[in-house]
Amino acid sequence: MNREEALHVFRHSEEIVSAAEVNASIGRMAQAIRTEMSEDFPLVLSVMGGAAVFTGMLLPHLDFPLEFDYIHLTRYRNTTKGGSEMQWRVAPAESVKDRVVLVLDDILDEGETMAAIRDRILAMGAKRFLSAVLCEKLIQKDKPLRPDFCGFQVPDRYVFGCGMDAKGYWRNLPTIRALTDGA
Ligand SMILES: O=P(O)(O)OC[C@H]1O[C@H](OP(=O)(O)OP(=O)(O)O)[C@H](O)[C@@H]1O
Ligand code: HPA
Repeated sequence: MNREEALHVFRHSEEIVSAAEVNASIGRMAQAIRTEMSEDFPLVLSVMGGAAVFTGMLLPHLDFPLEFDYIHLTRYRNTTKGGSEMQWRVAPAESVKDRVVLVLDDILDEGETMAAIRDRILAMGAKRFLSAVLCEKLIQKDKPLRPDFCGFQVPDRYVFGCGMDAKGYWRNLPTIRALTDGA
């Protein structure tokens, strides 16, 4: 990884969602989450590292009692194709038992990552599982689950920014961009 490669990736991409649209969608999602679970004292789990930006933007809107923690698993590493092998780096803590659990992630693409998280959390005895993603990718394939809360949908292209990386770069962007040819 190096700076030149990061700039090459950026040059071969285009903005598809503005920072203002990202902010507005997170505000709307927070309202829906509040309506659904503000009485539940949920355990909110952020999926590192992609959900870091989304989590930081959403949590201050969730102005009701909750507990926060994180988990970490990865399937894409720094590539643009998901591998079948899911690697858990930080598994959910035992405290998920009997809790309403809300999992935050940046993107639901094929849904394999969120399905693996759901299965593990329910197997550990959670009372209820819900997911919130900043965006969902519209793809032709059937998905093992759909998100309970979603900021916006993105086309079937490799997207990055707002926590999502392209080849390991640009998680720090306030906008969402999509790779174009030649990246
Ligand atoms: O719906 P899916 O097709 O399973 O893909 C979605 C997952 O892929 C990305 O994670 P990645 O494995 O790239 O790890 P990262 O969060 O460290 O980027 C993203 O953050 C989601 O967790
Ligand atoms: O389009 C994507 N961009 C970034 N990370 C991802 N993880 C799955 N799909 C994507």
